[in-house]
Amino acid sequence: MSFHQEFFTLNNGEKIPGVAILGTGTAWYKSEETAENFSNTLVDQLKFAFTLPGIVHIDAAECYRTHGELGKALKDSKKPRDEIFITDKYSCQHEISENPVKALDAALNKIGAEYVDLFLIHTPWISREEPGFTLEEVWKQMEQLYKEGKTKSIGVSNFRTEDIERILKVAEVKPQVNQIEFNAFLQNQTPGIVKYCQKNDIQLEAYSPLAPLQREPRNSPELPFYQLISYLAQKYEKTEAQILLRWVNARHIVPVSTSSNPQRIKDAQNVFSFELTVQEVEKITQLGLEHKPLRLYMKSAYDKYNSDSQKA
Ligand SMILES: NC(=O)C1=CN([C@@H]2O[C@H](COP(=O)(O)OP(=O)(O)OC[C@H]3O[C@@H](n4cnc5c(N)ncnc54)[C@H](OP(=O)(O)O)[C@@H]3O)[C@@H](O)[C@H]2O)C=CC1
Repeated sequence: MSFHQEFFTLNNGEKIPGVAILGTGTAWYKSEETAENFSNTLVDQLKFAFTLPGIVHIDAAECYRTHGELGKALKDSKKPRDEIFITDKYSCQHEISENPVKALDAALNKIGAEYVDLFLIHTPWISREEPGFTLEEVWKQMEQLYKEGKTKSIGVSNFRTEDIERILKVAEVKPQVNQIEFNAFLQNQTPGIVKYCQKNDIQLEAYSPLAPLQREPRNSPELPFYQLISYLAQKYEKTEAQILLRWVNARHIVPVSTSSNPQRIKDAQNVFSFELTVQEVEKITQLGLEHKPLRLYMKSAYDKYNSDSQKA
């Protein structure tokens, strides 16, 4: 069967692939970057991803300290740059670079690219005290990078509605994306964020889309949620992971997944060869909402929202 891929159109007209198949964080994350901990395994995974058909969407960030691996894989790959979609993030909370302009310059240098496709502010915890400027000021720097063409789109990550409201008040360029934690067991990272972004034409991306399969021990296969996922996997002859990624996409959200296993990376790029029905999408949503919240990231800041996180 010929390869089929789907995209979402961002509010600036740019297209984003409907799934990101290789995040270079989580398992690949390093707290410091040295010659010794350079990961040839990650280089090989990236090179494998670049052999796949279509536009391959890679998720990176300053604090993952894996730009070197991405740069090596890009250099060794024959895939044209315009068939690779690179997301990167200014990880302000780690204070690696002074500001986003310096962060992106350093990233482009390491990656060996002239631009990234999407550049995000990693977290909203920015103030005059730390790292020394306001959210509004940092957004102006993001806009500068956008106007200079160093990034084709700009956005945020882990932002609450009130954080985005602050940016919208001063924005010449509206954020194109908010990348948040989202899966069937955590359908609002912070109160009302999914509806808010969708109403305001800010594309959502979902990290930890496979959390229901991975992090919660599968000790309750009799739960209706898992029975449904297993039934749909058989019906469509897909893996349970592909069902969950397709569900996130059907909710008009870009899943950001990752794997150390080439077959799984390939499967993630192949989630558009089938379609869930409207009723199936709704059923996964409803059964997911019945589960207690499963939050894996930003817990110290966002656990207080757990009681609101499983509301559609
Ligand atoms: N903006 C932010 O603050 C954050 C962004 N991220 C980004 O999102 C990316 C993905 O996050 P993550 O939470 O890891 O995403 P996922 O929910 O996709 O989980 C990935 C895990 O699922 C496993 N997996 C992959 N495919 C399958 C499959 N077919 N069946 C069963 N298990 C599978 C992988 O294990 P295996 O390797 O064994 O296949 C891996 O450990 C990160 O790498 C990072 O780029 C993540 C966290 C925070």
